[in-house]
Amino acid sequence: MDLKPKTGSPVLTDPAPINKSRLGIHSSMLPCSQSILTAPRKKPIKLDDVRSNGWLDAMHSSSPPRKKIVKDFGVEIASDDTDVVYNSWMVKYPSALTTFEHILSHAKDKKIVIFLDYDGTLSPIVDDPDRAFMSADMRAAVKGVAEYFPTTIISGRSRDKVHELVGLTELYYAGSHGMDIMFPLQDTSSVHHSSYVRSTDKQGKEVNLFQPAREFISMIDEVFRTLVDVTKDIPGAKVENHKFCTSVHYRNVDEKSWRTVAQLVHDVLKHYPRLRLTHGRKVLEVRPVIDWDKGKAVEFLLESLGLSNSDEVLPIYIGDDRTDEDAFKVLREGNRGYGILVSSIPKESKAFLSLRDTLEVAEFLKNLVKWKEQVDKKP
Ligand SMILES: O=P(O)(O)OC[C@H]1O[C@H](O[C@H]2O[C@H](CO)[C@@H](O)[C@H](O)[C@H]2O)[C@H](O)[C@@H](O)[C@@H]1O
Repeated sequence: MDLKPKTGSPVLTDPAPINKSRLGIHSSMLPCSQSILTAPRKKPIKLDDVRSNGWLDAMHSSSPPRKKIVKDFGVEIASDDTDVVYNSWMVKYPSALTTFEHILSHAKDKKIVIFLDYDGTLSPIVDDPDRAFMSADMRAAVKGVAEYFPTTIISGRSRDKVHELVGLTELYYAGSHGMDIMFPLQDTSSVHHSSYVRSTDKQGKEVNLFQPAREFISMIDEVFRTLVDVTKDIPGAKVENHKFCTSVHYRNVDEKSWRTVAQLVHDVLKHYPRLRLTHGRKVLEVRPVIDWDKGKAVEFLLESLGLSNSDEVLPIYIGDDRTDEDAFKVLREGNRGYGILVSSIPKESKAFLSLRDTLEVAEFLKNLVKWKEQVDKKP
C-alpha cells in the first residue's frame, strides 16, 4: 500500500447526490451477491473559488434538514409522505434490526468483528462537538459487544478524545479517520506495514501504534493555529485539532457566512499542497494527502488482529458519515461483512443495511450480545 504523501491540489470527493430513480430498486442484502453501486464522482477541480469548485454546494448538502432532502428527490412531497420516501429507500438499505436473523445466518461459524464510528453513530449529532456524549445505555451496549467480539471505534476525532468520550478500555481505538490506530501486541509478522511502533496505553500496557501520517503532525498543528486565527471573527466557527487532521465546524455559523468560512479555509489550504479537504456533517476536514482512510484502517486492523480470512470472519461496520463510506466500500468490494448506514433520511451509500438513529444502533448491539449469550449457553 502506497503511504507516500502525494503532492497536488486538494481534491474534493463528494458523494453522488441522491438519485430519485434509484429509489425502490431492490438489491439482495447478501454481501456476496449484491451488485456494486459505483457512485459517480466529481472530477478533480482546481481550487480557485469556493463557489465554482463545489465547496459551497457540498457544505449546503452536508447534513441537510429533512425538508431539503425531500426537495432533492426532485418532487414536491408533503412532509407526511417523507416516511413513504424513507420506506422505499429502505428497500435498498433494509433495516439491520428487521434483517437481524439474516445477518446471523451469515455469521454462523464465523467470528464477528465490530467497527463503530462515534459521532452520529454512538452519540447523536449535537451543536457543540464538546458535548457529544454517549448515553449510559449506549456505553453499556458497546461494552457488551466488546466483551464478545473484537470491537474498534474508528473516528474522525483524535484517538485520545474519542477514547475519553467512550470511556471503555475493553476495545480498540482508531482516531483521525484511522490515521492513529492503537492495537494490542501480538504476532505482527503477517502485517505488511512497517510503520507501527511499540507504545504503552493509558494503563501502562504495551501496545502497537500505527500512525501513517506521523510526518504531518507539525504541519497540521500549524494549519490548526492558522485556521483558529483566520476564523476567530466568525461567530459560531470552531476549529478542532485532531493531531493528524483538523476540522472547521460551521454548524453554528450563520448560513450567510458559510462562503466566508469556505474561502478562508481554501485560502489557507492553497499554501499546503500536501493537505486536502473533505466534507463531514457541517464540518470541513483538513487532512494529509495520503492513501489512507477509514476503509484502509479497517483492512489494516483486520490484518493486524489476525482476522483477515473472510471465510472465518464477518466484519460489521456501523457509521453515519461520508468518511464511513470508505469503510462501507471496502466491505462491499471485498464481498465481506456488512456496512450499516445510520441515517434517518434517504441517502446514497455503499452500505448494505441501515439503522435509523443511535437508539437503533444500541438496540442492534444489544441484540448481538443476546444472540451470542444464547449461542454460548448451548451445549
Ligand atoms: O468520524 P466521527 O466519529 O463521526 O467524527 C466526525 C466528526 O465528528 C464531530 O463532528 C460532528 O459531530 C458534532 C457533535 O455531534 C457536530 O456538532 C458536528 O457538526 C459534526 O460534524 C467532530 O467534532 C469532528 O471533529 C469529527 O471530524
